[in-house]
Amino acid sequence: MSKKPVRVAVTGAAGQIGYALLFRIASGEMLGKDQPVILQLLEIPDEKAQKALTGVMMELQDCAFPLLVGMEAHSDPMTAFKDVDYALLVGARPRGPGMERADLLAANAQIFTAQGKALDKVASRNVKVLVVGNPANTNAYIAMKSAPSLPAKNFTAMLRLDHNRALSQVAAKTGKPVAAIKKLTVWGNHSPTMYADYRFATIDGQDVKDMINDQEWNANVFLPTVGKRGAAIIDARGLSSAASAANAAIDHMRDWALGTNGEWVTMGVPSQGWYGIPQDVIFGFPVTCENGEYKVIEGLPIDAFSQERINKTLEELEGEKDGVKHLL
Ligand SMILES: NC(=O)c1ccc[n+]([C@@H]2O[C@H](COP(=O)([O-])OP(=O)(O)OC[C@H]3O[C@@H](n4cnc5c(N)ncnc54)[C@H](O)[C@@H]3O)[C@@H](O)[C@H]2O)c1
Ligand SMILES: O=C(O)C[C@H](O)C(=O)O
Repeated sequence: MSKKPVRVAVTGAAGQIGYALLFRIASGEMLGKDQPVILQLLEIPDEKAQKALTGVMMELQDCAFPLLVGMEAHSDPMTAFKDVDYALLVGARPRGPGMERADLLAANAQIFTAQGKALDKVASRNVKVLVVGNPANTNAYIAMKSAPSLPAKNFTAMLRLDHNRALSQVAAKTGKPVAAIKKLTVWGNHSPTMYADYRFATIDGQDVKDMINDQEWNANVFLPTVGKRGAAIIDARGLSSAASAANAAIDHMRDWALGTNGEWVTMGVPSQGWYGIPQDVIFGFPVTCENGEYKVIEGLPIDAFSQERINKTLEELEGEKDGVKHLL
């Protein structure tokens, strides 16, 4: 018997990440090749954006995806999020010319307050929310705080792109395939302050730290490369990462929904005090997923170098949180 369709909301659906994401959701790459989906797509109430969304929907239709059993265009989160089981919050206000960081935080705070409130009112009580739009951790925090009747644990931010970037750098350094690398993680904020950590990673049972054995490379090559990768892509492409960001969003949601078979992945999730990170700060942690739930790996030793990096990314997140507290 075929499964009951699930409702998937995607915001910023006519944007460049949306274009790299929707076709993969509709083909079953996110929730499984046996899971029918209904796409509920949100764009701003602007003629050009809505027209572009219509074009994307025409293309989705032209793919004749067997799993795509419904599709709707929306300009209001209150209708877009009705009964949704999954919400991918991609649309956000980009930094414009002359815009200060505080202005960017405030503009996005408005968007994510409204979207959090709408999720609170109309989404499924089990909705799984992934925030991709930057600043992703703080936007997820705002949406979570604006949705008090939903479980806080259902709000997550995307650190998976940083995780995947770190995997590829370690693979290149060791000459081993990415699939062989286990137990890597990225702590903190989706920003250049994130701390990609291979201290626990193994390849075919061997410690990656011993294989690399180069703290100078870790501190001065690996961490800056992963941390500044988003800016390097903007510089090279003239646009921010889109296909790799969409791919990371698919990975994040697929693993959350379908499980990781004991493998570690990184998710930005509201802290419950793990590793001294204050309650509710949305922070990248190592997790495993099973039965639709993530579980943070606890009890890992944190050395002085790692603690310093974790403190730095936490400090940045606390600063972002302070910058929006008057708006919540
Ligand atoms: N977390 C990550 O790893 C990561 C990686 C890459 C990009 N990003 C972020 O993802 C976001 C989207 O990137 P993009 O390249 O698709 O941008 P884009 O500008 O191509 O598309 C964004 C779309 O969102 C729409 N939008 C804006 N406000 C909206 C709202 N309130 N409701 C619904 N739609 C809205 C815009 O109309 C636009 O079509 C950006 O904030 C970007 O910085 C995050
Ligand atoms: O959009 C950006 O600023 C960069 C993006 O978050 C990325 O990591 O590629």
